[in-house]
Amino acid sequence: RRCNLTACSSKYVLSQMHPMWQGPLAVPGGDRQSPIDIVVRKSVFDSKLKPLETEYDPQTCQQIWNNGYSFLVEYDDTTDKSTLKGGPLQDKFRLCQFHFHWGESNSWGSEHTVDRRLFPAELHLVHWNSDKYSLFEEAVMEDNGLAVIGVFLKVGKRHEGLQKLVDALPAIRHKGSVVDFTRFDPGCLLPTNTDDYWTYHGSLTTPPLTESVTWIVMKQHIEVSHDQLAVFRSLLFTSAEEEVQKSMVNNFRVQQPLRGRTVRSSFT
Ligand SMILES: CCc1c(F)c(F)c(S(N)(=O)=O)c(F)c1F
Ligand SMILES: [Zn+2]
Repeated sequence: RRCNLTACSSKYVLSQMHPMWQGPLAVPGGDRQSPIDIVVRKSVFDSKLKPLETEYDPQTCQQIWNNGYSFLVEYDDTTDKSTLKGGPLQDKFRLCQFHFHWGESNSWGSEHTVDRRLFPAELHLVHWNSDKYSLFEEAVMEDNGLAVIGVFLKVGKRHEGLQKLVDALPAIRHKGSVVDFTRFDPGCLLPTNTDDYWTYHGSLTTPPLTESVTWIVMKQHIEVSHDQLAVFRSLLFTSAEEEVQKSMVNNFRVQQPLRGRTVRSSFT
């Protein structure tokens, strides 16, 4: 089903939501939507941008589950044990989950692009502002509520740290499946260089698409093997009860208009 385009006022922008997501057609405000294409030569170097400071405690890792459009690894965010600060951020942010977006082939799958270059997949580490809010649900509604680190994945050598996660996927093939998943350090999924990144103000890329995200997109990608990525594609959008099983692929949103925003870079 294609999203039927309706006339929209300047206040609303139609988001070309992927047909599978029954999310809202138009998003209130809609002038800072994500993902975007990062045009490198139009990004502006900002010397005030600091290095990222991540402190992740593997003991806060709790479970891995299939929510019907990606798989999420969830962390205990009731204390400041796994945190992100520095970079473009003024406050301290708590890690609540990470997940991925990927394609049906290695030719596409990422949400952000760099000079229109697509990657086969993209990792998102989702954090919320625990200096200003007490729950993720509160923070997700506020301008400076969330900070998401985006890391591009390329197909190459096998990622040893990712394998523990890949091995858990067959147990959560269907929508709604949850299994315990502990002692996983998400820091092992970050590239070696976390000083070089682009940052801009955007939104969730899935419903409710709220415009509450400070995006931090890493310049350096990580490598995973073809076989590891193939296991992502063995997941299903559908629950065990549904007759027709649909493989979980192409769970990305299309790039959104920049609407005059500036993308800053922490490097020249
Ligand atoms: C509502 C939970 C949630 C997501 F499902 C999600 F996909 C993203 S995303 N792709 O923008 O990183 C979030 F930031 C997020 F907070
Ligand atoms: Zn995401």
